[in-house]
Amino acid sequence: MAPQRRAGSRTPESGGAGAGARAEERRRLSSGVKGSVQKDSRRKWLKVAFLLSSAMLGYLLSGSYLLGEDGVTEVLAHQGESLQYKFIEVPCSEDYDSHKRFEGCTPRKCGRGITDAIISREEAERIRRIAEKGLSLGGSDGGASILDLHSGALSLGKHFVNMYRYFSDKVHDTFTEEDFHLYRDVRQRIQQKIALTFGISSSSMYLTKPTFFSRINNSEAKTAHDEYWHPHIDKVTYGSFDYTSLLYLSDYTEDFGGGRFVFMDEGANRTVEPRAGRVSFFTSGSENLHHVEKVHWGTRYAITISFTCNPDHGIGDPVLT
Ligand SMILES: O=C(O)CCC(=O)C(=O)O
Ligand SMILES: [Fe+2]
Repeated sequence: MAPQRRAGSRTPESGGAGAGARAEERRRLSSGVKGSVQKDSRRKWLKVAFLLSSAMLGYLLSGSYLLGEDGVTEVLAHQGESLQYKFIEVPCSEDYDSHKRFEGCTPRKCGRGITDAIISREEAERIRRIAEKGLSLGGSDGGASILDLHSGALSLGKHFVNMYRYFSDKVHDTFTEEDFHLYRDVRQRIQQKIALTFGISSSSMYLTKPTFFSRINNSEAKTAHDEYWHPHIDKVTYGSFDYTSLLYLSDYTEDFGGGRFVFMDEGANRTVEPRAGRVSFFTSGSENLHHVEKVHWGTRYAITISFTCNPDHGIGDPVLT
């Protein structure tokens, strides 16, 4: 068997026809090596491209980004993670211009914040018990019941009643001063967090209505009030809102399915998965168009706590009357 000649191996050079043949062979070998080097590097790049696209696909499917029917869904806060603080700034809409401005309060900086660090899960449970007690007096026939401790509005069948009047004999056995104290304390902490985040003074913002507990299950809607899932802008829906906050009182996937909160941005949905004790807050204009997914099973509890910059639209903390 003839010995294989490696490229670059030295052979004694002698002149004549033999030298020409050797030169030709060298050329052939060298172009063969070049070809295989090119093939190698192409293979390497293909491998890199494959690994990169697999990693990207893995990331997209990991739950932080999901490709849904309506484009990309990004999870801003997973139920299973305890989030110290997250803030995403978005440009303010012009919605605030059509209302009287209150400098030092009306949003100049807009966005969304999420924190699991200001209300403990134990406090959230105590607050949920307040909601359960109140809502056990009434409740909607459809899937969404509300209880407003400020005005007393309580869902009852297909209507609302004023709990403080309708159940005047029961109210004092149902709630305690401690319940109202906790409610006030929690409201204050959320207000301070919002003020700090948006660079305003906490004393320039006022609690406004409606501020209410919600309980949602998968019963079929009986009236328009039960249809909580429609996309909306709080400033348009409620007028006085400048800053909206939500305190979640139960856990997505553990207590209920569906029911995620969704910011509907152009080209992407960004979700907040409810977690007991999680506070999600945002400026109330159309920069924060949102909806709540339908609840498929279980019961979802939350409080919507809203703030205005207009003192004329301010309300006080609820009192046990
Ligand atoms: O409960 C939620 O997650 C959102 C409720 C809401 O959008 C609202 O009260 O305006
Ligand atoms: Fe809303």
